[in-house]
Order: sequence, then structure tokens, then C-alpha cells
Amino acid sequence: MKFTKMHGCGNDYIYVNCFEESLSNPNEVSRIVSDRHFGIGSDGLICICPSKTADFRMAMYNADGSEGKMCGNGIRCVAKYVYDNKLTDKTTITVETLSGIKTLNLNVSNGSVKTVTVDMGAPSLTPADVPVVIPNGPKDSVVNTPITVSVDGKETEYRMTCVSMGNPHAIIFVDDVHILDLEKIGPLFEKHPYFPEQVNTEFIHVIDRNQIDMRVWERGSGETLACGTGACASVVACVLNGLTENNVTVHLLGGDLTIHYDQNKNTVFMTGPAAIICTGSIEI
Ligand SMILES: N[C@@H](CCC[C@H](N)C(=O)O)C(=O)O
Repeated sequence: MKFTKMHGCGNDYIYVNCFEESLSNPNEVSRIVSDRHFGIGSDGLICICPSKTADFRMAMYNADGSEGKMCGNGIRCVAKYVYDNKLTDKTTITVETLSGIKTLNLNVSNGSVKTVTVDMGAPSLTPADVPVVIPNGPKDSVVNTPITVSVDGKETEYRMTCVSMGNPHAIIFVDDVHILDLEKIGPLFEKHPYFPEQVNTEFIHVIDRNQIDMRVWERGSGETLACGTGACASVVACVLNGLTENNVTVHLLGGDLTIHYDQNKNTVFMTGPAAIICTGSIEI
């Protein structure tokens, strides 16, 4: 199987051109290639496929083989892949995902894509959309709502805001993201009974009204260096909680994303880089 390893702010995936390759079991392929010791090493697998309704279709799989509905960092890399490999010469493209068709604007310099702006679509706060199910919990939205996890046998209460960006996110505000033991607390949120489909959890420190620090524990992949849908969901949560303006730079472990939550259009725009790490082939 030929592959290209790419990253957006350090969120790395193995990209396969499914115009040329056909994968009978992409879930299993994702598990194999993602392994950082026995595979290529990545946060998952992304297949670039033909689409009947858009210019291209993206299918994404987490490192544990589960399929995700959307990937913000991945979709920017798909744009770079299709443009740089001359599958298109358009600088505005549409990509079909399991959470709808997204429109992407490609910023090209010297013949290759450097950054991409993605219209990520409307965030949803409706608990059934996330999904989040809290017994006797709020009906319309989950904003600044208590959640208790057991850390080293001690019941610890956090406050969360839940946002769907086509995939589920729980946003937790903390004083300092860098001192968190994510390996320990991340799974406690991911597999919390409130989330029937599990959840991506963003830990956010608000620096000022236009900047936040973020670390993320991703459903199916663990801690990653960045999460595009998570950055969008976090800015929506910041605005809902009155903590930031609508234009925010999100500082992630792997780089920065620029997020604009356009409340008039009810959509979120994400701008960030896309980069190639290497190409190769692997026996599957
Ligand atoms: N890294 C991604 C999100 C990938 C999917 C997620 N783990 C899920 O299962 O929903 C991003 O950049 O958005």
C-alpha cells in the first residue's frame, strides 16, 4: 500500500489515495499503520476517495481503528494532498465527510498548499447531537455543567461544556493545561457513562480574549498534538461562557490554529497549516 504521512499542527495521519488503492478493512489498516513501534506511527488513517456529491471524499479512522465523522487537521491535509498531487487545480474545493460536505479555501504559494481555511459548519449544542446523556441534566445545552471523575480513587468535579462539530467534544476549563496528567484523566472523560459514543476532551486555559491554550485527549487516539474540530468546539465553548471574542488563536502542543466563530452565519472557520512528512509503501 502506497502512503503519504502528513500532519496538521503535529496531528499526524497516514493518507492513502483511494483513487489508486483499495482497502478492504480500513479499520484494521489504521490500527496496524498507527502503531508507533510496530507500524509507521500516526494518530490514524485517512482515505482520500472519489465522491458523487463533492470534489473528494475523506474517510478517517482513529489509531484504535474506530471511524470518526470529521477531522479538522486531516481535511486540511487532504486539500494539500489533492492540490500538490495535481488531482485538482482548484483553490476552492468541497470534501464530503460523515458530518457533511465542507468547503475549503487553499492558500497556495510556489505551487503548493501552505495553509487552508475550512468552513467547518454549524456547531450544535443539542445534547442528543453530541451525544451527551446526563440523568436529570439540562435539556437544551450542556454549558458549565458538573461532571465527576474518579482520579486515584478520589471523586473530582470538573465543569464541562459540550459541543458537536459533527463529532463529540467536552470542553473543560483549567488554570494550566501543561501540568495535567492527561494519560490518567483523559480516559476518564473519554469513557465516562455520560457519553454513549465516547468523547474527545479539550482542556483549555484562557490566556486573554483572543488566545487560549489547549491540550486534547482524542477519542480513539489518546493525547494528540492538535485537534481541529476540538479547537473549533473550544472557541464556541469560550464564547458561550463569555470568556473570549469570536476570533481566537488556539495554541496547541503542535502549533497554532486560527478560529473564527461566525455567529451571524452560524458556522466556524478554521485556518491552519498542512505539511507532508514522507511518502512510502508498506505490506498490509
Ligand atoms: N484530530 C481530529 C479529530 C479526529 C476524530 C476524533 N478522534 C473522533 O473520534 O471524533 C481533528 O483534527 O479534528
